[in-house]
Parts: sequence; structure tokens; C-alpha cells
Amino acid sequence: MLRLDDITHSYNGRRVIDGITVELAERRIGVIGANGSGKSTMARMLNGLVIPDSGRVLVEGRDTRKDAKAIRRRVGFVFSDADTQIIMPTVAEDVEVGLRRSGLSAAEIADRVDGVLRAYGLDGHRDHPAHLLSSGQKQLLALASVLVTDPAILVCDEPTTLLDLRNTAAIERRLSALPQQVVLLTHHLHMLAGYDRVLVLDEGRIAFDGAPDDAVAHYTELMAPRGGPEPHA
Ligand SMILES: Nc1ncnc2c1ncn2[C@@H]1O[C@H](COP(=O)(O)OP(=O)(O)OP(=O)(O)O)[C@@H](O)[C@H]1O
Repeated sequence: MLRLDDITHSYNGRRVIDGITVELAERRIGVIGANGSGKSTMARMLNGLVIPDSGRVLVEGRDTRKDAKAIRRRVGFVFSDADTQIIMPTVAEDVEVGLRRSGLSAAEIADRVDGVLRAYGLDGHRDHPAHLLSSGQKQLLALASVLVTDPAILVCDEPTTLLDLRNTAAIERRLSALPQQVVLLTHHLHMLAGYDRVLVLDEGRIAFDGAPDDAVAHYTELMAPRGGPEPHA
């Protein structure tokens, strides 16, 4: 269970999260909205990467302001650019590094790493330099490296932005098969079909909160040109 309690946040004096209160208990939650509407900032608050200027974020009852370290073990975060998340030279090392302080034995760690590499179709690449994988494989590796730590909640910030249709579908399938609660930020609106709940953010506020089709309709309406001048490219 995630709870955001009247949170606000500003960068350089500009309000980017403007009083959001919401409880997120559903298994599949989407977040959509225009570029700059505050989605990533809000998502980063869910695992304590960003602490709100005011208000509080509770994860399973724990406040990110006080318990960010414990919360980061419960909430896995997948970024849109897997390159920023891949930190070790080889594929297997990158999956394994998150378990080094887990208290598991070396044999248990090896087992888990093997299981995840197999599940994500990366077992043939275990000693491969991670940065030489294809974009889709890198995104699968980023997901695998987070999931190997067995988080209770997974937050994915536009995990398919850099991917082609086939790899987008692969990530979509992986996400839908997960037992975890998933919060997915995306501009690929079709990925939200079947989601329990979709939030539409607009200028740091929740402009709509409801079923995927209704949320997409609301977002489409928000994005419709209003007859003013077109923005410059
Ligand atoms: N670390 C930062 N320092 C300064 N400004 C920031 C920082 N992070 C985000 N911002 C600004 O805050 C606003 C909201 O950004 P955010 O990344 O949360 O939006 P978003 O809805 O995720 O956008 P996108 O769809 O483009 O990813 C933007 O104007 C952005 O430039």
C-alpha cells in the first residue's frame, strides 16, 4: 500500500508537484500525463529517491522521510534508460550485485541469479559485457536486476521508451505476469489495457483517477489543441 499525503515539491522555486493526496492499493496502476507534468518526480517519491518538500509518502506505513533505506528494499525502481541502471561489467554481475548485502549464502545468490537470468532469456549472455546488449535486452536486464531482490512493489518509469514494438511487448508481458504491485509510468497508452486504475497528472496535480479507457480519454482531451499557436519544434 502506497499513500501520498498532500505532497508538494518544487525545483528552483517552481512547483512541480502541487498537493497530491492519494492511496494506491491496486495491483496494476498506471500514471500518464504530458511531459513535465510531474510523473517521474511523483514516482521517485514512492521509493524515497525524492523526498517531498511538504506532505508525506507512506510505503506500507513507513515514511520515506525517515525510512528511505528500508523502503528502497521494498520498492524496486526501473528507469527508462537502462544504461543509467546497469552498473556492473557483465550481465550476471549486474544481476548479482543487488544481492550482495542480502544476507543470502553464495549458493542461494547463485541460484537466484541463475533463475532470473533464465526467466529473462539472458542465461546465454551471463558473461557478456552488459553495455553491449541490445536496448531490449538491457531493459530486460534492468528489470531482472531489480526483481532478483524480490521487491514487494515495482515502480517503472517509462521502461519501454527506447524500445521497438517487439521489445515493448516483451516488457509488457513480463510486467503483466508479475505478482508484485506495479506502478507504471508510460506514454505507451496501450500498455494500460487491463490495469486496475490509471492516474492522469497535469501540472503536478491529479487531473483524473479511474479506469484506463476513461483516463486515456481524459488525457487525450487535455492534450487536444486549444486553437492557440502551435508550440515551436
Ligand atoms: N532534478 C531536477 N532538477 C530541476 N528540475 C527538475 C528536476 N527533475 C524534474 N525537474 C522538472 O520538474 C518538472 C517535472 O518533471 P518530471 O520529470 O517529474 O515530469 P514527467 O511528467 O515525468 O515528464 P516526462 O513525461 O517528460 O518524463 C519538469 O519541468 C522538469 O524539468
